[in-house]
Amino acid sequence: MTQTAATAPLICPSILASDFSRLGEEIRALEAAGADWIHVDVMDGHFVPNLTIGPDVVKALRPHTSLPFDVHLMVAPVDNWLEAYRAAGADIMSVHPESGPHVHRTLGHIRQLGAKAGLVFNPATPLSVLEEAVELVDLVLIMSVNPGFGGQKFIETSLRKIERARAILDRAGSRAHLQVDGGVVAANAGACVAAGADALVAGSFVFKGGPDAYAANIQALKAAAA
Ligand SMILES: O=C(CO)[C@@H](O)[C@H](O)COP(=O)(O)O
Ligand SMILES: [Co+2]
Repeated sequence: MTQTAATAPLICPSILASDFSRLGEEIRALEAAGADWIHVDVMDGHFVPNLTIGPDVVKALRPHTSLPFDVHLMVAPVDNWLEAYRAAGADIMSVHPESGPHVHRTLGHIRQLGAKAGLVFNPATPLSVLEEAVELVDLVLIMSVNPGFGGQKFIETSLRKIERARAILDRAGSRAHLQVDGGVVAANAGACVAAGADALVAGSFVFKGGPDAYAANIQALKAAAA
């Protein structure tokens, strides 16, 4: 098993699981609880069967934290939205290869806008695209559920895919982050990190129990992965 990632993973709570009527407060609570990045799931009702957060909401949330906004764009076509999310305060913008015909150009565009560029792999999307674009990515996101909803069960075969992505990054000498998203809980966080991940997205797990439990939940993920 490859194990070159840092042992203390970045914890990236997905605000999809937050109380949308109190989003600003929720983000402040996550920062106080020790979150590293804020994961923002943008769903367009077309690429995935759900509709969530537009750039105006990201802009409204930006003053509530200094943590990086890690924006997961489940949008197709995505190109025309990049400038708006960047202007709204996105620090990382991650796109799926299926989000447009020219993902190489899209990744370059994200970097031109001054953001970090992420490439996202659905459970059935092969990693061959990463081999062709590895020099353009600052983050690789392995989906461990099919995107569109929070609260789904972790697909166990994702662990082998994390290992294979780690091997591609290491072989290329890439320092890109390797992130996992979907069904991440304390019981599988250690396996994700052992497989090579250095950033964990977690929605349901972080938000369960309400704001008083966020710090313990984040700490449980870190401890499980240590
Ligand atoms: O991108 C997605 C879903 O499409 C994720 O970021 C989920 O929102 C994570 O939620 P949990 O599976 O941790 O509840
Ligand atoms: Co996500």
